[in-house]
Amino acid sequence: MDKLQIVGGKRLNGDIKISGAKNAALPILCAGLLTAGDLELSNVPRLHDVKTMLELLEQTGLKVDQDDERVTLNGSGIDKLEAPYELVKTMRASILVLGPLLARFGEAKVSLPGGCAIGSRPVDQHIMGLRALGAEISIEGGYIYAKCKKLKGARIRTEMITVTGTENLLMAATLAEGETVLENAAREPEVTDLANLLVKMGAKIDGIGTDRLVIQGVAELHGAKHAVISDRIEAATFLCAVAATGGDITITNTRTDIFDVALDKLRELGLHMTIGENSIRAQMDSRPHPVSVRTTEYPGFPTDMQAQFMAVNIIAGGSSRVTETIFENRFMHVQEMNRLGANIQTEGNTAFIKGVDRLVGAPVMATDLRASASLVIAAMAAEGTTVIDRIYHLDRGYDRMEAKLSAVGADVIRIK
Ligand SMILES: CC(=O)N[C@H]1[C@@H](OP(=O)(O)OP(=O)(O)OC[C@H]2O[C@@H](n3ccc(=O)[nH]c3=O)[C@H](O)[C@@H]2O)O[C@H](CO)[C@@H](O)[C@@H]1O
Ligand SMILES: C=C(OP(=O)(O)O)C(=O)O
Repeated sequence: MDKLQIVGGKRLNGDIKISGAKNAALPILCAGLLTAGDLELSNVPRLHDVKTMLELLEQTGLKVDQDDERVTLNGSGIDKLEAPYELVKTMRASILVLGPLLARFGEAKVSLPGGCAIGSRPVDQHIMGLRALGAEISIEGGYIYAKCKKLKGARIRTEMITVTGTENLLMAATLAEGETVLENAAREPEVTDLANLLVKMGAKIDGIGTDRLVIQGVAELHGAKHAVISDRIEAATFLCAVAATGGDITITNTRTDIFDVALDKLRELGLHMTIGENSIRAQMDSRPHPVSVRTTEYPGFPTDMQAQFMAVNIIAGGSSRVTETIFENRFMHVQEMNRLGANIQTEGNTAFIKGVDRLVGAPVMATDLRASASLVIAAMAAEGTTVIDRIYHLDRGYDRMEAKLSAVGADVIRIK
């Protein structure tokens, strides 16, 4: 199992190119199931999750041509309407094949994803919505069996805001008969990116970017070209890294209009930022100020940035609190940070942090994707050497993070 070895105390200097967003690329790849035409995608990040998704799609009969960050999909030969447990268990986003397969072929068998390190993460709202569109769904032997003659438009209001739930139902509704209204829809930029692609494919969607999506079903969708939106979570991770280590970096190939409250919070930490059209220059010369955050759905503070901000707060000059409202168990990084000398106590869904003067490197374990990223940041701010075990979590969602960090002066190596 690969590990990362990090020697802390190095300032970061230079440019980092941000990759395409994992959370946009995964649903967008699934949209390839909706058409017999070619879907030509660019800015697709080189991630383990993308590899898993392409494997999953290929075993349905979808044709995949990949050339680095360009992927072309062709769904004219799909003949296996199934997502097996072996692939789904490694990546929850596999559930996103359910809506498209059902809408286009009237049938799908998809393994239930199960929980993961950050929470139980049920998919009851995906199932509720597809049933409202007329699907017959049963669950047996750990699999969701779904079938329908033709999906029919409906008004659907999910009980909570769900990102992949919105995406699954949106994709399904594009090929349903008549009008579907999705209320309480997720407004994350990655949902918007998927919706924009679907429109290029011939879908009729109103209210993109709002919490009420109105879809007029069409008989079929055609191929399209699309560049995946830049990864705001990856960008914020590097901005947190420089806030923790000090230095002067410029992140490129980024979008600056989709950062919700994160940029304000980074400024509060003391990060000086110069915003360009597709870039952000970030300079940090002082100890970070403590910043409290509370995670909520977009445009609020994202749960996927919570751990990375905590990594900066642990060395800040004062106390802060971090409240997690989306997932019930997303503090697995706390104990590992405390092993590095942080002073964090949790009470329910809030972590109380007292900034410390120094962290000292130690062996730690990555437990999930963003927890891993937060440990990389903490390790870069610590004195001495930290070895992070189980970094396969990191590879799921970050495109060669150690290479990008080494190029700007961090001392990070992968140990095989
Ligand atoms: C591939 C992808 O895009 N992943 C993102 C997506 O995950 P994902 O789409 O799985 O997260 P959701 O938005 O669905 O989850 C939000 C909350 O709703 C609950 N819930 C959701 C669906 C459902 O049917 N029933 C239910 O109870 C979940 O357990 C969670 O507590 O959004 C999360 C919240 O921004 C991000 O952290 C993930 O990075
Ligand atoms: C929780 C995340 O991803 P996933 O939904 O793929 O587990 C994440 O990107 O932080």
